[in-house]
Amino acid sequence: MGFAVTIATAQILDQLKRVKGPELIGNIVDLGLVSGIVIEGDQLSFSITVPARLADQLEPLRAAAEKAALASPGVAGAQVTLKVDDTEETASPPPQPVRSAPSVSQSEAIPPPMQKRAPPPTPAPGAKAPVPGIGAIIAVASGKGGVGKSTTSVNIALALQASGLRVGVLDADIYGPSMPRLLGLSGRTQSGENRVLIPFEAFGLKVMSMGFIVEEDTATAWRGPMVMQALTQMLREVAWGELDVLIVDMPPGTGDAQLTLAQNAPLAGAVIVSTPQDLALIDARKGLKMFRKVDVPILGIVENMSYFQCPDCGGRQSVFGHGGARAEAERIGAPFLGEVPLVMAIRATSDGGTPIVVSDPDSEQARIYRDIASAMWTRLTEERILAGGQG
Ligand SMILES: Nc1ncnc2c1ncn2[C@@H]1O[C@H](COP(=O)(O)OP(=O)(O)OP(=O)(O)O)[C@@H](O)[C@H]1O
Repeated sequence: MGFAVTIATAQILDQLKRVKGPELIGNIVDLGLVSGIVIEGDQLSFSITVPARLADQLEPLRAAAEKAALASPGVAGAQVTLKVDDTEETASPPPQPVRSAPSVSQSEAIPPPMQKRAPPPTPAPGAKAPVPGIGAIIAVASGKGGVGKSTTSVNIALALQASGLRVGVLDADIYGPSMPRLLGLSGRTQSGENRVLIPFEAFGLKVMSMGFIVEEDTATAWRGPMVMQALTQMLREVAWGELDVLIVDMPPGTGDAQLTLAQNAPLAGAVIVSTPQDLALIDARKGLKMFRKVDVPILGIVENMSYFQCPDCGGRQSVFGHGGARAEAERIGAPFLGEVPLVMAIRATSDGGTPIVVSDPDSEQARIYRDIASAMWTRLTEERILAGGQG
């Protein structure tokens, strides 16, 4: 028995080495944080010692350790507890007050930029370098146009912002920028010191869009290298200040421009928006493949226009079929982040420049966007904790 347990423990520790430490340095095993391993049959329990000041933010770490433990051969159940280390020096900052959106981490909880993942096929030199001051860059993409990618991007951004994070939005849709309309902004961007562009601000978000740089239609004749140059400038030569997260509203589709962008921006993850129709889902699958090819983690799939909600009776109708994106997410092992109904209020508020998360924060739809943002953020945190786990 003793021999068998020793082998099992070694395998478990091997799995747990994939889990990064609370401050994303080293792993929980080598840092000596795992203790009290008990194996009873196929059930496992152990503790992870964590600093008191971070204790209330480390549920994703606990969950990641549980997931890793369950991947060990023969383990059917795992109970992992966080043990608070009270011996930590008192100079540490006190715990931050809890703000809204329960499982969305607070700005102070944002881990430092993710360790570099395996390099994509041919990134431009220096292209993947982190953008100073920005904690995480997340792409919101769709396989085809018109599925509500921009509407989803802006409402997710506002939901993250409402949870206390510092958020920016980069409208990377060179040919059809939507952010000026969605956020009720107009005008041209100004250059500050060293020709750095000054972002616009709306509802507390920092915003940059091609719509602030050139006249509509000017960019339509642009080809690959010019588009990439403009996008690089909008990403790196903007006075973003300190941001916890930058949401990039990608151009629709999965062509060369999208691939180059996915390959040439230091993305921490991608969210795919799809409607439930088969055709949209086929295109969404192409989007998923594209990000996987360049090693950008998929944070999840959102089904937009999932069902029609009757404004009078509240009844639901599945106009385009329903649940296809969830099934697709399950099929490929990507998280499913949520379903957004087809609701007149979403269209009207977006087109009116006051997205629903800010214009009607108590609505059911605003709650849905907050839940999606929260699930996405939790997934990002887990992804960072497990990052580099294969190596
Ligand atoms: N859940 C929804 N309910 C009602 N209308 C919606 C919903 N989502 C998006 N829309 C509307 O659908 C239209 C297209 O949405 P949006 O511009 O966000 O799509 P997109 O995928 O970004 O499009 P493009 O490919 O042009 O960039 C807009 O008029 C928007 O207001």
